[in-house]
Amino acid sequence: MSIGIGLIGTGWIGEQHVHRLADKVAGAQVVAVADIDPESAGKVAASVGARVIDTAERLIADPEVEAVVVTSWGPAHAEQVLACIAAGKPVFCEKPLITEIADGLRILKAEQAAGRRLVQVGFMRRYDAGYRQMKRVLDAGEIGEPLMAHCVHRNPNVREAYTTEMAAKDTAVHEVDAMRWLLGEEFTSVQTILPRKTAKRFPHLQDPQIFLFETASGARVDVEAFVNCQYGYDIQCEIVGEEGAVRLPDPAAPAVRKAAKASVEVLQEFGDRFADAFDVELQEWVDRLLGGQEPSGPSSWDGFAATVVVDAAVRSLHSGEIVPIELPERPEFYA
Ligand SMILES: NC(=O)C1=CN([C@@H]2O[C@H](COP(=O)(O)OP(=O)(O)OC[C@H]3O[C@@H](n4cnc5c(N)ncnc54)[C@H](O)[C@@H]3O)[C@@H](O)[C@H]2O)C=CC1
Ligand SMILES: O=C1[C@@H](O)[C@H](O)[C@@H](O)[C@H](O)[C@H]1O
Repeated sequence: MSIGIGLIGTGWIGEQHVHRLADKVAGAQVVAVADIDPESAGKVAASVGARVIDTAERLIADPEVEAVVVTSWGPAHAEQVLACIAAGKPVFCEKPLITEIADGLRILKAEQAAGRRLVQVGFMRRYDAGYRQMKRVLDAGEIGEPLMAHCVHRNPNVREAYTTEMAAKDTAVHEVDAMRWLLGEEFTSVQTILPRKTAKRFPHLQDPQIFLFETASGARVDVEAFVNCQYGYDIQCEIVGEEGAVRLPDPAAPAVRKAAKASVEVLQEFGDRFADAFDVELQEWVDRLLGGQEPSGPSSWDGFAATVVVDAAVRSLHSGEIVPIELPERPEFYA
């Protein structure tokens, strides 16, 4: 048994997900792709024997498409997700679910009106083996009540189109979701701190940035986003509790001892660092759909909440002030 999948947005991650779905995920068949760039869509479709459909709207309506993967640009996500909900089709949407808070409210309303969960958001850290180990330690109460978390998110470099606001919206948004999930509570305030800028990249970019969050229970979470660190793709996380601390393991890699040095390779790409997590994420999504179940991964509420948090971080970036984070009450539907 397999499910027919249509994918919108055949860029960097879209192409990777197409191959993942075609070659690795059991029970998935990529039947169609769409992109505003027909050349890109044609190339990716040909590589897996899928059809090209000229618009996202027509792809969503296509009878062979039973479920949709959205990997287009962030600002296009909301309308595409809303169209999937209107068509009653499950949709896996890469982060961010939304770029405007008002769109998040529309998605929450539409999904609740549909009466079942149709949306999953691509926060893949929840599927990473190391993060899952941390979650088990925390849920078992092994380190007692969490008091602090220290997170590091470093990319070797970014494209010129990357803007200062993207440090929160595109990069630290992963830590925002991971911390909401690991700690099981919401953020209540944020302050964005701007250290000295690296001279190693574009003058337009304020890089690095530090986000200081407070949670509802008073725990503090600091996140360093440094997207031109030069040396590699490096994700670190430590949560400190009343009785101990738990740290995210580095990806397994052999330690080489040579010429009076011991060294371990640092990965260069998020596609490599989280390859297994992306596989597990899409496999679990497909398994749930094939089993006739609603998705169990990050929901519309999680996508909405993460955007509310990073939106506040961007306001703090501009004002320098501590900005309160005001989330509406979580609907029972997303309990
Ligand atoms: N979970 C993760 O770690 C990652 C998530 N992402 C997310 O995936 C999304 C795509 O990122 P990339 O692949 O890096 O971008 P990209 O720019 O390489 O690809 C985006 C593609 O979407 C197409 N597109 C844009 N608007 C469209 C529309 N209205 N209809 C159809 N196609 C449209 C573009 O032509 C392009 O081919 C972003 O939201 C990004 O934040 C990207 C990288 C990693
Ligand atoms: O989602 C991602 C990118 O969009 C973002 O630009 C990078 O900073 C992140 O490391 C990556 O995981």
